[in-house]
Amino acid sequence: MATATAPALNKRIGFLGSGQMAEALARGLMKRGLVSGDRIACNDPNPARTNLFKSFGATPYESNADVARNADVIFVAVKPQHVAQVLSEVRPVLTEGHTVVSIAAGITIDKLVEAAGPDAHVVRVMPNTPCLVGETAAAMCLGGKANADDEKLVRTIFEAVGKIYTVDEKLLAAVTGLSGSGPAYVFMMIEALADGGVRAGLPRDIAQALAAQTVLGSAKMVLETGTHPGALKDMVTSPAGTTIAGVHELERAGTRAAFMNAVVAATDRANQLSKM
Ligand SMILES: NC(=O)C1=CN([C@@H]2O[C@H](COP(=O)(O)OP(=O)(O)OC[C@H]3O[C@@H](n4cnc5c(N)ncnc54)[C@H](O)[C@@H]3O)[C@@H](O)[C@H]2O)C=CC1
Ligand SMILES: O=C(O)[C@@H]1CCC=N1
Repeated sequence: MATATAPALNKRIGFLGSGQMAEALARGLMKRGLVSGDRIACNDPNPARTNLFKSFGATPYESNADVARNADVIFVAVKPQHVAQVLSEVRPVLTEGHTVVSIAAGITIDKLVEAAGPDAHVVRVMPNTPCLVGETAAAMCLGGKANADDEKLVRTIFEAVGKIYTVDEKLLAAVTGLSGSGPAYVFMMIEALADGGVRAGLPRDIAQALAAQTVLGSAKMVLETGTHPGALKDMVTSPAGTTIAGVHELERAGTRAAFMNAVVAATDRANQLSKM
């Protein structure tokens, strides 16, 4: 788990794009004490988004280039199809002191360097929205002129809001399919479990709280005991008991294959985005 508070980072953070993922990251970093709002610069053509960033103390700028002028770490947090454009806007003002961190799904290091220039220190990260609550699962790879200092900096940022692993770039599509998109699968699971509880007679608020806490507790058991999830499942499953009746229904519905297929489909989509 990320530490409750992190030592303040002596860097200014910029966001090119102030959407959902930028917000989750900015708020998560502020909550952990890594940066204060007055060290965050942002740009977005949507005034609702810049006003929201302003409301928590960030400074909106008129252009992406102005964000770069007022930041050391620049998060590229626009949709994949806008990445080349925003990087071309900041390219003229990039210096050796900038670390450019793209979180865009499917946009390769080659494309990032092509757009940002051969001297850019480029890091590609695939995070997920739980960075808002200090529990992101992220992976990164380095490109361009990015060096060990850039890696350390990006690691410091993401370790303040969860966990980050360094992987070969060829694995980032699978990371996207599993943990990048994964919160959506888990939210669907929580919603469905809560619906089941309501169907069985529980009040909605209690059903949702029980469902979410069950996912949290089970995830913690996997992480803290290191025991195989199958063995942990067996510990819950009494002969002729209640759990095996539920497990049998999940197997009948092909739940495991559905989760595997979801990860593979999202991975395939990430690979497709790389080729566009
Ligand atoms: N939402 C998620 O869970 C995750 C998203 N990502 C990646 O993060 C990136 C952003 O995704 P979201 O935050 O979900 O999208 P979003 O649509 O919420 O945010 C993108 C923002 O970029 C702004 N924008 C569009 N053109 C711009 C420009 N020229 N300059 C500055 N801002 C511009 C849009 O107005 C919007 O507010 C995507 O590339 C996505 O692949 C990565 C991991 C998880
Ligand atoms: O759905 C998407 O394309 C983005 C990337 C990973 C999570 N959300």
